[in-house]
Amino acid sequence: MERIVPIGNGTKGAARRWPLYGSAASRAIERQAAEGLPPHALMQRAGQAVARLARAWRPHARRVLVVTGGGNNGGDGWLAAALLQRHLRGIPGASVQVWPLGPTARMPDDARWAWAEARAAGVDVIEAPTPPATPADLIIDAVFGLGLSRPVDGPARDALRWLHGCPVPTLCVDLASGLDADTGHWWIDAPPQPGGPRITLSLLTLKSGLFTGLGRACAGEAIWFDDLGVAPAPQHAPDAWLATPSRWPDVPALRRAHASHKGSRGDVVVVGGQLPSASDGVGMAGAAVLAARAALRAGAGRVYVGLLNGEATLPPWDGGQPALMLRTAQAVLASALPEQAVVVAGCGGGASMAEVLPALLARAPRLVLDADALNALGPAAREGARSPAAPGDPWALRRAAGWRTVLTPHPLEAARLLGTDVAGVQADRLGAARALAHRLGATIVLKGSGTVIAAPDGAPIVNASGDGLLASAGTGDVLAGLIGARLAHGDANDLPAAIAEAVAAHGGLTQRWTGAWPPTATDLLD
Ligand SMILES: NC(=O)C1=CN([C@@H]2O[C@H](COP(=O)(O)OP(=O)(O)OC[C@H]3O[C@@H](n4cnc5c(N)ncnc54)[C@H](OP(=O)(O)O)[C@@H]3O)[C@@H](O)[C@H]2O)[C@@H](O)CC1
Ligand SMILES: Nc1ncnc2c1ncn2[C@@H]1O[C@H](COP(=O)(O)OP(=O)(O)O)[C@@H](O)[C@H]1O
Repeated sequence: MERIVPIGNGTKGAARRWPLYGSAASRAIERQAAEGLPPHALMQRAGQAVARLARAWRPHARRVLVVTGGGNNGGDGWLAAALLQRHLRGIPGASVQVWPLGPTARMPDDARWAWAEARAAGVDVIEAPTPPATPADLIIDAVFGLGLSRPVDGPARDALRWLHGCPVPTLCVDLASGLDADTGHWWIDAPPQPGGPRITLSLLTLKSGLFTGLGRACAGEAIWFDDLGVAPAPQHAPDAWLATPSRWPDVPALRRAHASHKGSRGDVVVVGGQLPSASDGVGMAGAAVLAARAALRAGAGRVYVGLLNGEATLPPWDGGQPALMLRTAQAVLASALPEQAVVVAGCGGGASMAEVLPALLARAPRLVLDADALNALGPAAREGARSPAAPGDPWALRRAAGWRTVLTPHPLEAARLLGTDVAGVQADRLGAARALAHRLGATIVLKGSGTVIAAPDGAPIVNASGDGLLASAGTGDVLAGLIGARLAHGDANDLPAAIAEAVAAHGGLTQRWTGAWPPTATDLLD
């Protein structure tokens, strides 16, 4: 058994590249494993793992409540109840209660066997918890796991709402009940608001839905994994990969590179940051400066900022980071920077972005498109889906030239590009990122909890670092700058993997934050 998140020094196998599977692949792996094992062996291992983690997490818990569903997730719960009952037997005040939510009459074979084990062990089966409000020292949530793929309503929904809001420490078996294993979609109408501490133990496989969408919000403070002694065969291709903790930017390697100079670290130019002198009077130069500062902080050799509509009011320098080279976007376009540097376009670009975007698409072999560059794409990106491509289609030209295009949309920007809404994107983030990657022949970084990095080929990568502290204005600009710096460093043959390093490093910025106040985007770069 290993802790997967939070990622920390003590995490065993932290540098492993974990495969993630959806429900179909998990079931195929389960079927194949079960064929080579004695009856009920997998469920026995699953129940043992649950009971072991329960005891390790809450060693002093005396009153345990196990809430079970009518499938094999419930079966895991029944067996854990049996094992905990045996462990606690004879201890004054100890009790193990099971609250079955699903009908026990129609349980699958494995679960029926586990139910019989629990009854033989003498667990107390209850109809519903009775007040007072804290019915136990520990709850085990074994209602739904892989088997949930439709909305929950009626009494089951009411019970799950109670379960999620309960202040008692809760161990979720496989998945928090209500969460979709494939997508991280939440199948209960009210949003998840866990009332007390909780952790999740994923069994047999790590499910993609644990790490993106509402997965992390529901899973609790830690996600553990027990493979039940099963190694998936090679024919079971992962649906996604969990990003490994980032070692980038590799400061010791930069230190060792005695023969290097600023040119060998690569150049980044940020084009964006509309100044208030624009015709609509909207100024967002700070966003471009943030991206540029992030690129410089991450070790890019030289960083330029091309500000939009800056003829009248271009500031002479950035007082916080004077090493940045400020100029107008027009001056950038008049130079060879679009061809030679990594171009990060769009941060704070406003409506003016549309004026420079065609030139950047046509000229920049390494292009990161963020924020207003994405908004300016809209219909042009949909054109990119056309087959055969229209003459002069910049997307077709970029693909033919083998140029690198990275798009970093948040869910609303992705929804605009896909012609859907935020709920549609969030309901299947892996699918949305893959769809955009295929359409444009580009690498997509779909931001949010569990950022998804998807290329036209291969399984997407899901980032596990970062947390709610990143949900503040400007952190996306910081990410765009970090991706720019990562691409400028070279050695990015595996583009999605290189981008995943930058995304993981970005999330890591909050993990090292110890301040009593939440950080601003600028604080993250200190
Ligand atoms: N077999 C083994 O050895 C191993 C099994 N493992 C464990 O098995 C889990 C998968 O078990 P599973 O396939 O039985 O699915 P599960 O999550 O229990 O859900 C099915 C139940 O939920 C019900 N239900 C569904 N939706 C509903 C809704 N909206 N509203 C109401 N009810 C709804 C559904 O009812 P029905 O649709 O039939 O009416 C059925 O009763 C997996 O996550 C892992 O924990 C692992 O430990 C490995 C070893
Ligand atoms: N809960 C979270 N966990 C991990 N990353 C998060 C979380 N919330 C926000 N982020 C990250 O913060 C950044 C926000 O970017 P974005 O929405 O573009 O903001 P802005 O445009 O203001 O810079 C993204 O990189 C996103 O992935």
